[in-house]
Amino acid sequence: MAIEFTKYHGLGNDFILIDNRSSLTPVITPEKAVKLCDRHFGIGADGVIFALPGQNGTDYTMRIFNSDGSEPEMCGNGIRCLAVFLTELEGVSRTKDFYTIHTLAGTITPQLTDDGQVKVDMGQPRLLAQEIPTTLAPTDSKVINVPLEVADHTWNVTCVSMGNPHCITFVNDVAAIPLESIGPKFEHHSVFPQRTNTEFIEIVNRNYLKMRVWERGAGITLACGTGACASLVAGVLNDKCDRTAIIELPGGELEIEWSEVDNKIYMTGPAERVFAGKF
Ligand SMILES: N[C@@H](CCC[C@H](N)C(=O)O)C(=O)O
Repeated sequence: MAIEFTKYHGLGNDFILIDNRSSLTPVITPEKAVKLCDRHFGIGADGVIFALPGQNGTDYTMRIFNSDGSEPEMCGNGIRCLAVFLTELEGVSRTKDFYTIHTLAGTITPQLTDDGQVKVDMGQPRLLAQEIPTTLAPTDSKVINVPLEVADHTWNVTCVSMGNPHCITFVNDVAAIPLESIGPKFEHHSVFPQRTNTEFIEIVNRNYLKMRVWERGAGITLACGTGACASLVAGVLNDKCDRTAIIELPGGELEIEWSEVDNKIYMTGPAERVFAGKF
């Protein structure tokens, strides 16, 4: 039976979206997702996202398989794409401009803005070593500016969970980082039992940061929404940036705010439909 899909991207972080609203079980396996994500022999994408029925009173559930077939807890660019995909699926029956989405990282709420972007309530960052998870510090301690040996170099890292793990390090020149060779060494480092996403951040000023990312399960991508949120938190914890900043990624810019009022992270950025098809 043919399965319909729609391709979306958020700042070049691209996804195959599948309407899975009739069942809580994804209609394809992780192995099939790996094949579909292949950029030479498949559709090509950083991941496959499923729009499933809501759980625990939410409107919908999001599940995602990375391009290596692993299942992350959350995806920031992906949930913006999912929000726009849901408006496409609902069509004229749509009654509101926000959705509550059940994810493995808790309930996340994307809202469509008047200028065509999506603002997402990403929830609160988790900072304890056991929440990342990492063995870089005692389980109930924060991991802020801690030395980590990778590729014969000591990197001072800060770890933040946005539901999924992030290891952030500040560098002078983000363009000079050999991502392809060192990214996998961070991802598979023994101090990260569930592997990690890794963000390299250059501070331009307190409200403008440049970021490059090596994603767990996907490698180099043009943007990472949860990574941008985690990086802003790391910047604040290290007193390198304010609580609101633009994060410049290879695929474009995200606006990130860490609210002092509710301790939540708000991410605003685009989500664009590319094409639709069947396989
Ligand atoms: N690109 C995503 C993150 C996708 C999940 C990540 N690769 C992981 O395994 O945690 C984003 O925009 O947040």
